[in-house]
Amino acid sequence: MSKHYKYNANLENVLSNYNKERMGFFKLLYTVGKTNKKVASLVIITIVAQALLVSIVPILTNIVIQQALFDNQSRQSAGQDYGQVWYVWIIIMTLVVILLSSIVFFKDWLFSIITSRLEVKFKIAILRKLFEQDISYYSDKKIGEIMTKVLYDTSNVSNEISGLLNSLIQAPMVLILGTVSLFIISPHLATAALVTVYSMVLILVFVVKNYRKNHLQLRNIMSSINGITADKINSIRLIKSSGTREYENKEIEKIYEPYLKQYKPVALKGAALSTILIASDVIVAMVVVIVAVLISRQDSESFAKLVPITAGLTALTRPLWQVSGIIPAISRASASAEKIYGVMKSKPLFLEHEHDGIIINEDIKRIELKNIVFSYPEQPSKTILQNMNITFEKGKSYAFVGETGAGKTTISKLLLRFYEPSSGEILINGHNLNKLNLPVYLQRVGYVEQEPQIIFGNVFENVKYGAFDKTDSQVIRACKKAKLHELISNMPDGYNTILGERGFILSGGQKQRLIIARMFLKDLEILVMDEATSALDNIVEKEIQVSLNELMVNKTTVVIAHRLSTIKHVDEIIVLGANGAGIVQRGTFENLKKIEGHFKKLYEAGMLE
Ligand SMILES: Nc1ncnc2c1ncn2[C@@H]1O[C@H](COP(=O)(O)OP(=O)(O)OP(=O)(O)O)[C@@H](O)[C@H]1O
Repeated sequence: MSKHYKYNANLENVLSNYNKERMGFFKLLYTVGKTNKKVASLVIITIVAQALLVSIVPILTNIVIQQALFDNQSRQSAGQDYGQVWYVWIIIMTLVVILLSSIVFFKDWLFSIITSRLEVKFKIAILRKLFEQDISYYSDKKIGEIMTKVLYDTSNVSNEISGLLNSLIQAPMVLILGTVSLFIISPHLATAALVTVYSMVLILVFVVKNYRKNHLQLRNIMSSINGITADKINSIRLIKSSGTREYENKEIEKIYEPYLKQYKPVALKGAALSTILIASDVIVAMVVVIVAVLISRQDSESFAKLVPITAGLTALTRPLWQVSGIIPAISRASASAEKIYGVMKSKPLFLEHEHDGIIINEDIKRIELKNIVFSYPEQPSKTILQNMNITFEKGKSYAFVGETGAGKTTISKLLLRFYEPSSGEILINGHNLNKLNLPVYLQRVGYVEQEPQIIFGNVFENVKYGAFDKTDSQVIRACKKAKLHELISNMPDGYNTILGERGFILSGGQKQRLIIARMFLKDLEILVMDEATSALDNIVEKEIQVSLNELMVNKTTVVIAHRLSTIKHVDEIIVLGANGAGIVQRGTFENLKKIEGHFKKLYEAGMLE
C-alpha cells in the first residue's frame, strides 16, 4: 500500500472511529494534524517564525526612533555612535526582510499544497464512505445534499484550515508580543491602550456570539436547496412533458426565500464586526492621546512616547483584524466539519467482508432462502416477506409473479445483498450470504434491472464496467450477442462514442441491450432479472427476450416477472400473495394456469400480458 493511501486510510479511520456526537472544526484540525505530524510541525514553525519576525520590526524601529529623537547625548557628543546604530539597524532590517520574504514564500507555497491535498483527501474519504454505505442510507437523502457535502464542505474545510492556522497561531503571538513591547515603552499609556483594545475584543465576542449558529442554519438551508436543485434537474423530462416551466420558474424563487432570510442576521453581524474594528482603531488612538495629555502634566516625557506607542499599537490592532476574519471562518468551517463528520461517522448496517469473507471456489450449485422474514430498515413495522423457503438449483430458471408491491423486487435486492433478511438465512452452497466475501460473490451474479444504469463514458467503458480486465474485442463480441453491434458501428465514434450522463442518447430498449452485453461479458453463474415493464414495446421486448434467453443458458436465473412471455418457459413459477402474504403457489406455467388459485386469477385478469 502506498504512503499516500496509508495517510488517507488513517484520516478515514480516525474520523470514522471518533465517538462523540459532534466534531467541531478544532477537533477536525487536531485529527488532521495527528495523522500527518511532520507537515503539521513544519506549518507551525513557519507561522511562528513569521509572527516573530513581524513583531520584531516595530520593536527595532522603536529602538532607532528612541535613539534618534531622545538620546540627545549620543547625538551631540558622538555623531559616529548614532551613525553606527543607524547602519546596524539597516543591516538587521535587510536581513529581517530577506528572512521574512523567504519564510512567507515557503509558507504560502506549503499552504497551497496542503490545501489542495487536504481537499482531495477529504473528498476521497467522504466518497469512499459513501460507497461503503448500504442502499438504505440513500433512501431518505437527496443527491444534491450529498453532493454539497462532497463538493462544498470538503473545499470549505480545507481552505479554512490553512487560513485559520495562520491567524490562530499568529494573532495571539502578536497580541502578546505587542502588549509586552508597549509596557516596556510606557506602562501608563500601555495600560490605557490595552484596556481599550481588550474592551473592543469583548464587544466583538458578544456581537458574534450566535454567528456560528447562524452559519450552520445557512449551510443547512443551502444544502437542502442543492438537494431540490438536483431533483429539479433530474426531473427535466417531467417538467418538459408537463409544460410546467412557468410553475418551476416561480417555485425556484420560493426555494431561495429562506436562504435570503437567513442571510440577513449573518450579513448584519458581519457588518457589525467590520464597523467595530474600524471604530476601534480610532477609539484606541483617541484614548491614548487623551491619557498622554493627562499624564504629561506630571510626566513631561509621556507626550514624547506617543510615537513609539502608536507604532506598537499598529502591531496590536492587526491581530484584531485577523480575529474578525477568524470568527466567521471558524463558523463556516465548523458547520462544514460537522457535515463531513456526519457522513464519516455513519456506519453501514452490515459488512461486505471484502477481506475476511468466505470465498466459494467451486460452482454455485444451490441458493437456499431459509425461513426468510424481511422488513425494510426504513419501515421496520411493515413485513414484506413472510417466512419464505425456496431453493434455486444450478442452471434452472425461476420466476416470481404477484401483484404490484407483493415483494418481488425485494427478493432480487436480498439476493444482491442490498439488504440483509430480518430473520432467516440465504445460503450459497450452504454458506450464509452474510459471511461471504461480497465483491467476489457479486462477480458471479448478474443483475438486469428495470432502469438500466449507464455511466458517463464510451461504449467500451460501459460494457466493461465490473469486468475491467476484458479486452475490446471481447466487448465487441458481447455487443454482437446482444444485437447492439450494428447500432454502435453506425454511431459517429463507434465504440468510442460517449453515451452521456445516464445514457441520454440511447432508447429504453438500447439501454437494456447494453446491460445485456455487460452481462454477456461477465463470467456469470447467476442471473437476477427485474423485467422492464413499461420501457419496452412488445416488438422490442420480443427481440430482447431472444438475447435474454441466450444469456440465460446454463445459468441459474431468477426473474422478477411482469410478462407472460418470460414465465412460460421457466422451470418454476413462484406466486407471491399481496400484503406480505408470502408464497401462495408454485409450479410450472402449464400446471398453474389450469388449477384454481392466485396465479389463474392474475393470468385471467390479464396482469401477466
Ligand atoms: N426502501 C424501501 N423502504 C420501505 N419500503 C419499501 C422500500 N422499497 C420497497 N418498499 C415496499 O416494499 C413493498 C414491496 O416492494 P417491491 O418493490 O418488492 O414490490 P414488487 O412486487 O416488485 O412490485 P412491482 O411489481 O410494482 O415492481 C412495497 O409495498 C414497497 O412500498
